[in-house]
Amino acid sequence: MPDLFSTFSFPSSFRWQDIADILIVSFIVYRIIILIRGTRAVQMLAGALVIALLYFLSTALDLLALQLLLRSLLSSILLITVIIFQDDIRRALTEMGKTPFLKSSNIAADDLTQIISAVVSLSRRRIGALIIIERETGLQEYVETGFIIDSKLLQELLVAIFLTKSPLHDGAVVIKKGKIHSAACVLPLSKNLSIDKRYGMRHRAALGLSEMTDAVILAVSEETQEISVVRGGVITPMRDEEKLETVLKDIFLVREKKAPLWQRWIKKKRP
Ligand SMILES: Nc1ncnc2c1ncn2[C@@H]1O[C@H](COP(=O)(O)OP(=O)(O)OP(=O)(O)O)[C@@H](O)[C@H]1O
Repeated sequence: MPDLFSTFSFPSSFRWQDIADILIVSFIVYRIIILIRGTRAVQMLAGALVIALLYFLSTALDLLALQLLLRSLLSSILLITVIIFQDDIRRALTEMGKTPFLKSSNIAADDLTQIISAVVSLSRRRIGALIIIERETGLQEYVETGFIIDSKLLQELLVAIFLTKSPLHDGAVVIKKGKIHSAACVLPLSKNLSIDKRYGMRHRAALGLSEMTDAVILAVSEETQEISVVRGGVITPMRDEEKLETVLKDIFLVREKKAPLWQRWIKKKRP
């Protein structure tokens, strides 16, 4: 039986680079586990491990036909993985490319108020709507499917776009940098099979975009009047206007940081 571990040898002395190397690899493996946890990638990884194990066994036991079959399967596994997980890989790379320095406060409080008022008004009138608030991930490929508006963010205009008689009511509105950037945009539908059956195409489209980007999407149901905040592959129905306001402010407005204790103490001492 060939020595399977003969290729691995431990260095006689440990260098600081080895420690850094181990830490970096551990961090990458940890991030990959976090990213794939709870997804179908876990089952696929388990399947690939079983194939790899069988391959090692077939090599050890000299089972030539099985070895040949498994080798050809293992050599194309990278390609198969990329094809099956193209959406997940895209999401993971987007996630990695995000800079921790760019805060999500890319929308002013007044603009948020306009959006909330519009969404509440649309819901009261039983008008379906889909409003996307762009964040760090660019949405150009979806914007190109619609019409550029590039206008001031006003609740009246938002409501008017979604009126059934409006030529732009079908599809989604994109809010970008505090402006109504485009309308009638077509979004990718989610392939999630476990989505609640009561949701139709509008919500599937919102979910699809949220799975691929960091955008925050507001969906108003024409049927139930329910307002939902969709992001990160999750649809969260809003109980009432207050809840909607709290959730959106939490996402977009950076709360004022409390001053450190010593600063507050100095302030207090001052006359
Ligand atoms: N891929 C898509 N991209 C953007 N908007 C879409 C897409 N698919 C459907 N829509 C919008 O959703 C509307 C249809 O919604 P549908 O009734 O199927 O969804 P729903 O989730 O059940 O919403 P509602 O509760 O309002 O009925 C379309 O008129 C269109 O405006």
